[in-house]
Amino acid sequence: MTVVSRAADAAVAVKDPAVVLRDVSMVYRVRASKGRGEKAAGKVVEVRALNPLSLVVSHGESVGIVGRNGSGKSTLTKLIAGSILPTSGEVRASSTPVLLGVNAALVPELSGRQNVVLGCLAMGLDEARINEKFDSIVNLAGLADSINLPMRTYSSGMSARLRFAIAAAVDPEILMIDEALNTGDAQFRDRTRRRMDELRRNAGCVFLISHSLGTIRQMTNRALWIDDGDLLMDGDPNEVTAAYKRFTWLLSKNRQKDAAAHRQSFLDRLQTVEIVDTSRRG
Ligand SMILES: Nc1ncnc2c1ncn2[C@@H]1O[C@H](COP(=O)(O)OP(=O)(O)OP(=O)(O)O)[C@@H](O)[C@H]1O
Repeated sequence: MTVVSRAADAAVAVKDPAVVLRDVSMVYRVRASKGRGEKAAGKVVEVRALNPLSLVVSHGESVGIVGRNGSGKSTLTKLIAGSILPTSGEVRASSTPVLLGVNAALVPELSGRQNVVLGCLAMGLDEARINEKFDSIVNLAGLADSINLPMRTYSSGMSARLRFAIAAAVDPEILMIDEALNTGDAQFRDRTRRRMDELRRNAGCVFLISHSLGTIRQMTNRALWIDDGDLLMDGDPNEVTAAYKRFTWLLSKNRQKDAAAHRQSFLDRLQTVEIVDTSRRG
């Protein structure tokens, strides 16, 4: 697929993109729970999580996603991963993305070793490949000493490291990481960055959601700032994290008006992108 992304007058052709979102939006529909005297109880309430956005991500890119709680970051990654369907628009990916979240299912009662095998099987590796990859997974996770202990004895950082190491082992073309790296120590972050660079060099692409702006700056080469369902910025991680940091600082100082003006200035600056899939034309 060749995609042409048009911002204003400039047309940029992206050959063989990894992920394309065209006018994608998400509105959750939830039934409000019954509470005494509440008018909305039992009614279906709409939660607008993501306003329409278009985005093209190429192979070899590592994209950080920042934003306040509830801004729509997880919704965006779930849409890309295909675990939820958009209310409108279209999501296309060059292969099935591997979504690595803090809640990725591993079994607490089983040992780290057994969880490595289970996790790898779940991601489609056969026994021979698991044996081949086993040592590198344990080394990447830095868990050689505790790999035979039940996972319930692991700290949250140790579990997060194991989840990352398992997900990265399948050489996913598109890897999506939701917060999992924040609990890692400096050594782990170093190994993680090397592994993410390897994945990118092998023409994979990585999405990383993190509340740690340092992690975003260190680990990504493009960043998105999402706020209240709006994409506000898409660009250099240093610039994006600086703008976001200023926004949260203004909010923390109760300078709501300045924060709103700061937010609006980025919304105004963002160009509308039109995405055209030229391979679909006759
Ligand atoms: N399954 C769901 N049903 C209803 N509303 C949802 C659901 N998931 C998310 N939302 C709502 O959508 C909005 C965006 O949520 P989302 O989880 O994408 O934000 P986030 O930026 O990932 O937040 P956080 O940083 O807290 O993880 C929020 O208002 C949230 O309450």
